[in-house]
Amino acid sequence: MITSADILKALSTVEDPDLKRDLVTLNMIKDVKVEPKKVSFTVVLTTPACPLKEKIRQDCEDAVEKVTGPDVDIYILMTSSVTTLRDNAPLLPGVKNIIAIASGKGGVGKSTVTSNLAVALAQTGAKVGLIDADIYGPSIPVMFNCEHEQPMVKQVNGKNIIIPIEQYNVKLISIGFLAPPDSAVVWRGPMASSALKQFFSDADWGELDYLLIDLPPGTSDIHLTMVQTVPVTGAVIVTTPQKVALADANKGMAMFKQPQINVPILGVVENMAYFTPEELPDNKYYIFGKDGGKNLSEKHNVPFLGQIPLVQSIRESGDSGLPAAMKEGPTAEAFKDLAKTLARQIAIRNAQKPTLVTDVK
Ligand SMILES: Nc1ncnc2c1ncn2[C@@H]1O[C@H](COP(=O)(O)OP(=O)(O)OP(=O)(O)O)[C@@H](O)[C@H]1O
Repeated sequence: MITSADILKALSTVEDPDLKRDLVTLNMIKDVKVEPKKVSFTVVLTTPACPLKEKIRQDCEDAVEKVTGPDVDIYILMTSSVTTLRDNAPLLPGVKNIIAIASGKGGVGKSTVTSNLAVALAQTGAKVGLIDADIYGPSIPVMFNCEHEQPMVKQVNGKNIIIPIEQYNVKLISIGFLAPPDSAVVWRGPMASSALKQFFSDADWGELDYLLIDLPPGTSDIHLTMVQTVPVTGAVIVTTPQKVALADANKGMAMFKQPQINVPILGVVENMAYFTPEELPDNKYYIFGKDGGKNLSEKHNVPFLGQIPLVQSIRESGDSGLPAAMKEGPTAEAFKDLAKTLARQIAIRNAQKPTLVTDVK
């Protein structure tokens, strides 16, 4: 007679190819049921759009069939729960992963990449939040077509709590909401830092799989405030391929490695990697140089997350407030692939620490 223990033993031979450990050790197998002529169980993947889903399912079926033989039906339910390392976070207890999006230079497309990553992650079924902390040019409200909106405030135990605006299934708060769009507010370091702290402590984020933070370009007080206020899962570096941008991206990466910051780098995104005319997508013109971001990631031995081409429609989508990832075609696909690769790197990162938590309540 086959038991649940036999099934778990069989599944402990199946490895998650990314996380390099077996599914039972990773706590990914739930609800094992053994009935006459039927075995069922659930596999809880670590990202909603796991590219290895089909392979893992097949490996599970093969492993279990070796124990049961061919006459037993095997039912496998594939679900997902984004992992976290934060089992004891006093601020933002419902937020599983905080991801900083940074660049060395301004204008390399950091906000464009952040907004598209946010909607592409949300499209996979993940719960996503976005804080626009770019004091020099808070462009997220325009990119999400909500620049004239104001987040509501509610009172909880006598405290004012900001309710993030929700657009395209992303909850967002921007430092731009604190000043009228046409005003020339000069954010002093302490003012900006206290605004960011408020976005963490006095906002109703609820449960999120990923909270993205669009940082100002370069290095600033904001970066320090962020790491001193919340545990950051990792940073994504956005760069364009030319030498002057790479030199600054290099500095940005060095900053995250400093002992007082110490945030792991999840990878590099190469934006404006090549120019492509919309009507001739196979024509690629490397106007800013080729593979600069890729080479940078190799130099620092961090993952390369992907290339985004320079395409007119990406700029138009940003200006019109409907991120390119929400449309169809190769440009949207590039952002969707980027989001999947990032989610995968976050899962890999989380699996490297022993205290993996699969659910936060
Ligand atoms: N891949 C791309 N193709 C076409 N246009 C792009 C692309 N990436 C960004 N842009 C455009 O370049 C401009 C600058 O982008 P964005 O505001 O995202 O940069 P940034 O790095 O966030 O700037 P900063 O942080 O200095 O405010 C925007 O008009 C945006 O639409």
